[in-house]
Amino acid sequence: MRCSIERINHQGEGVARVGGKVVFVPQALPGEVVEIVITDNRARFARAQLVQLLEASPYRLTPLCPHYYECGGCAYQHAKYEEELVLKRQVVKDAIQRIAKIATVVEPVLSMPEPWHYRNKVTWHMAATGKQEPVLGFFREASRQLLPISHCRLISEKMNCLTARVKALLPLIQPATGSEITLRESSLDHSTMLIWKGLQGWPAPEIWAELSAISDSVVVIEKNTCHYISGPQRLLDKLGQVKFALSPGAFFQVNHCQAEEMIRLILSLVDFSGKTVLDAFCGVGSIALNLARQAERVIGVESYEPAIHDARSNAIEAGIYNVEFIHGFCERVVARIDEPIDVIVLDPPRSGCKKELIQACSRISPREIVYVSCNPATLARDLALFGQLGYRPLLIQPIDMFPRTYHVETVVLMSRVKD
Ligand SMILES: C[S@@+](CC[C@H](N)C(=O)[O-])C[C@H]1O[C@@H](n2cnc3c(N)ncnc32)[C@H](O)[C@@H]1O
Repeated sequence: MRCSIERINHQGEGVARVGGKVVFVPQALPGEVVEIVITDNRARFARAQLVQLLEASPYRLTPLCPHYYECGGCAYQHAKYEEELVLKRQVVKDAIQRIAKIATVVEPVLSMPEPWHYRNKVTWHMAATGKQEPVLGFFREASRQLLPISHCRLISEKMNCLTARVKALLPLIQPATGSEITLRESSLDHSTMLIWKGLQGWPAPEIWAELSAISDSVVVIEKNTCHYISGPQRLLDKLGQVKFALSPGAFFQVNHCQAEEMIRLILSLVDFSGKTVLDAFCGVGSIALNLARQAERVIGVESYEPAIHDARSNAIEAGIYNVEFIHGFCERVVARIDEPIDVIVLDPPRSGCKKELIQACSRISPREIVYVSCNPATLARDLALFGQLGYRPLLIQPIDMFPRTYHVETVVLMSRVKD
């Protein structure tokens, strides 16, 4: 069946219309004419496989990664980077118009100078395969099926080398199916941390010796408990003007170069001097501590306890004393805040903010809200509610935090409509 690709969806898939039905075609670009076969036919939409490219987009590229068409990680390797940025801007704009019903300007996406090898963290899934050697890789597109991979163009060459060494140890390690090894690399001194989850029994001492020779520190996480095998218990990194010690499970932006851009952007959007700022979903304090140098006072809220401990010690190490870090769920903690707040920064996970949190923010009634989102759909949903409560977006700035994948970060500055 032949069709024309009209646009892109939020997962970077081409969207066509066949006999009135919407059809999603992975790896197809707007303007292309393609031959497809339907692979999944539902009542309201269908999914298809691209079998032949009849008219190619001028932005089409041959993917560099040999695993691209099977791996669930990247979504834009078949497009030139300039086109990826145009399409991501459109995805953000579509979500805000369709879900939030706000017709507004979305700024061009802040691009990365070199959109490869940017990730400072990678999680390899592992499986035991009976008589054959155990394997390590990523999950296939939209499945939990493991695709063996030994090199990824999104992580640094150092992490690719460490991965090769871990892979060589798999016959000795004999990992359980479902276990995973995460590698994290510091952008400050390039030290590394290896985190192993899902052990099957406690490994022999020689396995620890081998892993400790690969990574500067080795940690096992079992049932939410960290066992520190060797090396420092925290990875030391830097963002903006502040150094951060990171617990093995604590969130830290994966793209250091673009995270620096994001911090610079937030600092340029609002004049924080003399203001009290609430940083909801503060993690180890990466935004809060960078703002604290300008603001009068910053309150951070975070539910992951090790991250809040990191945030407190990061503040002390940096000599920053005008911050307070509160452990708890934002939905509950923010509802109890009874002091005046001038600016709220929200940086929630992909699920966005719960309704009660947005209502609590509106009750606090700050003049400005900075919303950092990694999911345009939940961002748009939340902007709609903020709109009903009297906030309107002044600037919507996407940042390409995850080049070659369909993910896009967006920073929105909102202001209160009435005083
Ligand atoms: C996207 S990260 C942002 C972290 C931080 N702002 C940064 O840039 O490093 C979201 C953070 O929110 C935390 N979190 C998730 N749900 C939460 C909730 N309901 N209340 C408080 N923190 C939450 C996570 O543990 C994570 O650290």
